[in-house]
Amino acid sequence: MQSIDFNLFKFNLFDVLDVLLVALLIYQLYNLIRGTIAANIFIGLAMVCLLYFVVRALNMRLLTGILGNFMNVGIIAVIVVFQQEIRRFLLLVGRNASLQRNRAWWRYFLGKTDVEKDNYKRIKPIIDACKSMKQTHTGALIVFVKDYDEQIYQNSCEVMEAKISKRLIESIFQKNGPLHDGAVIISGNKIKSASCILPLTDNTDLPPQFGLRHRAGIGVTEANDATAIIVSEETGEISYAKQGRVKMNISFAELEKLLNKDY
Ligand SMILES: Nc1ncnc2c1ncn2[C@@H]1O[C@H](COP(=O)(O)OP(=O)(O)OP(=O)(O)O)[C@@H](O)[C@H]1O
Repeated sequence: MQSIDFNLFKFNLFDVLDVLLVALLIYQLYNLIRGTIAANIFIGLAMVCLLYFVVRALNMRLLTGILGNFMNVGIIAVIVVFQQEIRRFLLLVGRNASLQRNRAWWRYFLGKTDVEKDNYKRIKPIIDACKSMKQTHTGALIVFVKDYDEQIYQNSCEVMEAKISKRLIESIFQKNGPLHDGAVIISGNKIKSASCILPLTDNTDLPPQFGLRHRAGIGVTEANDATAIIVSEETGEISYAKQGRVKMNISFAELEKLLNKDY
């Protein structure tokens, strides 16, 4: 009888750490692609891998050869197909490293409540503008970016560099105003630009009532470290997009919480 190799079951602290880190990585990747079109592509790729191992085990040489060639270029295919998700993942890692440090410092110097109070001052005019646009059914798309990349937004936007105020946001989105089409980009304490044309999401699982405004709001958060508020012209409903996913018909209390966390 064959003996069992008990060396297999020996593991040290670093093995445990290794497994935990891989689990964390997989969880983060899952969070990034959950509910997006990338999740379906991921399942497709996993099925092809599984099929490859099955046909190889069954010694089906022709299929093994074909799928084997596919597997050889697999890593390049994965990078090409998931370039947006990889970009978002790296942004997330980078942002968390710097943001956590910043928050910790600010809390240390100012105290938690002061930081939150200060943030509320920035958020209030935006929430007030949304309340008023909801009532009047004024369509709006407000995007928040952590790092404003001029090159991305310069070509398709009107540069503003203006102080955030309720009346300014409302007047930008006034239906007859020259800047009402497109999105407003906010970064830091400034309205950086208005009338921006953004990339549309190609997610096919969105509600049918979502038109171009919603698709642009979701699209910009797929490829960038950005979040977006969408006010529907048709219904007045407020939606909030982050990482390619959208929360529909949120309340103002919820909006305040989300902005406090993300902006
Ligand atoms: N690529 C884009 N980037 C930014 N804004 C866009 C883009 N495409 C369309 N928009 C904005 O969306 C408006 C059209 O919205 P549409 O009615 O298609 O959207 P919707 O998602 O159905 O929203 P609503 O509920 O407000 O009607 C345009 O007037 C323009 O302001």
